[in-house]
Amino acid sequence: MSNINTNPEEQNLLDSIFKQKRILRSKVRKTLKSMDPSLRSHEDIAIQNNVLEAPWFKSSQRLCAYISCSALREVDTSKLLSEILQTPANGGDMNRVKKLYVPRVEDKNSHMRMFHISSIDDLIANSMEILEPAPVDANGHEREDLMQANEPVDLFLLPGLAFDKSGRRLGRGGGYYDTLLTKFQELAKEKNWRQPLFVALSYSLQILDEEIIPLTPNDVPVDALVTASGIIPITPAALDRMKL
Ligand SMILES: Nc1nc2c(c(=O)[nH]1)N(C=O)[C@@H](CNc1ccc(C(=O)N[C@@H](CCC(=O)O)C(=O)O)cc1)CN2
Ligand SMILES: Nc1ncnc2c1ncn2[C@@H]1O[C@H](COP(=O)(O)OP(=O)(O)OP(=O)(O)O)[C@@H](O)[C@H]1O
Repeated sequence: MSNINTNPEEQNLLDSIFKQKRILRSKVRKTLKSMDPSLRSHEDIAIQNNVLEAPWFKSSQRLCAYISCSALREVDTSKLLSEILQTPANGGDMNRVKKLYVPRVEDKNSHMRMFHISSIDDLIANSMEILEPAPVDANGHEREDLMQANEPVDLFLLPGLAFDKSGRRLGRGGGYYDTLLTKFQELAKEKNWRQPLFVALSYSLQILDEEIIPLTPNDVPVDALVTASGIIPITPAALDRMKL
């Protein structure tokens, strides 16, 4: 792939880093496939509990999360999603209701949007068997798009193939998240909103030694990781807001 802003030497270097990313992705996919199922389900529960119990999660009012796909061996988010979407019983505290946005792939040019959903029934499987919201709801109303929202999102819960403790994140290669996170950071800056926290959910075997994950200019670092054994804050924003 070529880029009009890079000269041939830079492009060669970039090509080789993207190639290293592809090699690392297939390695991690293999390790994930051979992960012991009972360890997996133990970590799925522990990671989600660590999020649910965290004050920075409890206090978040608007958030983005991914709909986990078991075929992709992603950290399960089903318990998180059902907690977020549960409507409080009559007389419940409406302030505790969180607004949830979830991803939908728009095209192959790294273009993804986040739509507001209020129920798991708002989702339908796409061609990759990932559940996604239709842009229009059952009543024919357009769903709210994150980029059109009038209020800031506090938190993004991110998927990925591999991470490290310096905040590097290796995605699945579409560039979907890097593109969207960059755009949202720009929007937050324009609107004078506090920047959201980017928090990735990770099995222990997805955390690699520092410097192993190749970095390209499009990569957006994460603020913190949530693992089965706890929260790993990385950036000053995370240390401040996670108060650990
Ligand atoms: N649950 C979930 N939803 C998501 C993402 C994600 O990573 N997880 N995305 C984040 O971008 C976007 C979709 N991007 C995707 C990119 C690749 C594959 C995928 O199936 N990759 C295969 C390999 C395919 C190949 O190499 O040809 C794989 O990783 O096994 C799936 C989703 C938006 N929604
Ligand atoms: N050799 C290349 N030169 C320039 N751009 C490339 C090259 N190879 C891939 N890309 C672009 O980089 C993007 C993929 O970036 P990257 O590999 O960092 O994704 P990722 O971080 O794994 O994905 P995501 O952000 O969705 O989690 C895609 O938009 C792709 O078009």
